[in-house]
Amino acid sequence: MSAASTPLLIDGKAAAARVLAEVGREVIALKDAGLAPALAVVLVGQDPASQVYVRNKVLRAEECGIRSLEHKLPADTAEADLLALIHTLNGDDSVHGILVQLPLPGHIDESRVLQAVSPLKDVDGFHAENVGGLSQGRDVLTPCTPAGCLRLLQDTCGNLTGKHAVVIGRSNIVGKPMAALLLKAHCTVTVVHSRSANLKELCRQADIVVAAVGRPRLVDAEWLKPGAVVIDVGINRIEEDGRSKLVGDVDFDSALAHAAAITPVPGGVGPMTIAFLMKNTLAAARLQHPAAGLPQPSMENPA
Ligand SMILES: Nc1nc(=O)c2c([nH]1)NC[C@@H]1CN(c3ccc(C(=O)N[C@@H](CCC(=O)O)C(=O)O)cc3)C=[N+]21
Repeated sequence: MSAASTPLLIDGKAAAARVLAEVGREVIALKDAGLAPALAVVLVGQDPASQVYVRNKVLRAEECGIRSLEHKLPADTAEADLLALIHTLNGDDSVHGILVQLPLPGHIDESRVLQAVSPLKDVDGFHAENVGGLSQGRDVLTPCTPAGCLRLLQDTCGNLTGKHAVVIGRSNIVGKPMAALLLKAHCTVTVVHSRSANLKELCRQADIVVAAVGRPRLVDAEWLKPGAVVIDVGINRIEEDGRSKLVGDVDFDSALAHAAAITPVPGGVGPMTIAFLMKNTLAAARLQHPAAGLPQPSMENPA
């Protein structure tokens, strides 16, 4: 069986451009109110992929009027020195968002570093206070990739209430916060992972599939109920036909046979992740200055 009509290609680049334009307008309003949002990006070491991501983050920030500061530290930076930088940024009133690019070198305790970031400046949403807040369904700074996936799903499906979503993968960065966001949107949520029995059968029951396991082209048409909406979070660099290629966790060409709508890789979730980082930076600036954008006290309207 195949999907009734041609599947919709979910254009992450176009969706990200809409989010960035939205953010850009709000940044202008905030600047008029005397607040210039700023994002600090901290990169430890010289991982080439991380360097590309960080450069893209800085470019997108410029595009929507957010000031960005790059802190590049050598790979052998001591954990204590990284923590000291984070404390300095926490105390710097001109910095509203702090992003520590992952992965960190092996000698640094990742969770200790993420816990050191002030929860109010935690634009990745990785601090335990924000993780806990999300799991309670509160409106807190939320991880960028799952937040971007949710927006793509809402734009594609409208109301998600009652839909069965299967999340493949249980990472702290994508799988777990994705499940929390889908629950908050009133989906029925199943989280499956590499050790699940009947992975394929469970997935075939889904109205919505979010693939975030890091296994190139794991999900094909056989995993999908006809009419399923597929969000591919995977970014896997593979060698094929003698050249290097970027592929997702979904076998795109095969999935087209059953999917009602699907994100490509690249050009799907990736650009939305960066757009939501900008949205979170704006939200963080507002959290730190709750009165910004409100009418200023005046002679006629004293504080
Ligand atoms: N603290 C932290 N926060 C992160 O959000 C974070 C991180 N560390 N470490 C690495 C991952 C990965 N990540 C991506 C963001 C955008 C694209 C993206 O825009 N990709 C383009 C293509 C990029 C290419 O061509 O290589 C696309 O999918 O169209 C990819 C990957 C954020 N991450």
